[in-house]
Amino acid sequence: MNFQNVDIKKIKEIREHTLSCAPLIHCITNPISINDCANTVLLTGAKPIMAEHPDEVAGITAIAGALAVNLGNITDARMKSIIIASQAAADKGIPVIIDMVGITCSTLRLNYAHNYLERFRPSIIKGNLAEIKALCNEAFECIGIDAVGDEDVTDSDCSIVCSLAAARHCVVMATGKTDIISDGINVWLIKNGSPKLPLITGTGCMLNVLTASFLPSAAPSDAAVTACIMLGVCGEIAERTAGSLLGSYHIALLDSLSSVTDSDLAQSARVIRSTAR
Ligand SMILES: Nc1ncnc2c1ncn2[C@@H]1O[C@H](COP(=O)(O)OP(=O)(O)O)[C@@H](O)[C@H]1O
Ligand SMILES: Cc1ncsc1CCOP(=O)(O)O
Ligand SMILES: [Mg+2]
Repeated sequence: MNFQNVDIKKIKEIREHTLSCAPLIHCITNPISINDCANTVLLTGAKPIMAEHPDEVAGITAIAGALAVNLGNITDARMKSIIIASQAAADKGIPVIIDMVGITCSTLRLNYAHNYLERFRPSIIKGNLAEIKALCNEAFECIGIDAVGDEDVTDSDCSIVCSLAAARHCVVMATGKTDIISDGINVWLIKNGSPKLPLITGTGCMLNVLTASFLPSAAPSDAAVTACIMLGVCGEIAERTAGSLLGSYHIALLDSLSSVTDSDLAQSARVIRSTAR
């Protein structure tokens, strides 16, 4: 398989711009992984705020550089605050990423996701491949919030992701062993990562806020590609440093995210890009 050279100059610029501008990233996310999410934003140089009271989110989103929302462990308060914050983001042209956690196993969340997309146009729709397929009314395999199966992605998977991106005029990220990203025209396959990443809860949520951290500094597709490469390469580095212990792997992942260099990313990125239409 031939991997393309990544545009490391672009990745370097996005990371440096994030570090120097320190944008505020408003995250409305589940409590399971909220601490890892706040730390993930911080280690890019951006500043996290995890506010979710419906009466305060409009004002907080309005001063943020990006909004990251997540349907995991959804509550009444977060269902309301995601709508209010997304309206504030739309009014001010602030980029939004939405992580469709659990729409595979909850009709409440699936209906909410459909209604949300009728009302708002996020910069990025994100989920694991099963969640993206559920959104597209396609057959999927999952156990609760986790996609199952270790097969490689198919052309049909790429078409589903690309069609959703084209239909919703946004970027779509479908994660798994291979991450698929599309803007409706181009498709990027990111083949970095480690089988240990899905064994730590919240790594998908971390990818959501990592991508959001780059949104004030980059086009949505560049933010998505940069974040997937970075989490994937850091997952590989952590596997090498932590051995087989998953608790150590969790910490090693944060360590590698805080120390990975542009040249590590350039050397290890495994990206295939194609144009679908
Ligand atoms: N089998 C795997 N091998 C390598 N990396 C993986 C694997 N499964 C998931 N990942 C990576 O783990 C991160 C979280 O993805 P995923 O587990 O699909 O999300 P979620 O937690 O939302 O279900 C992504 O960076 C993805 O590339
Ligand atoms: C276990 C769990 N339950 C509801 S949200 C959540 C965390 C999901 O995290 P991720 O999808 O990023 O692994
Ligand atoms: Mg997960």
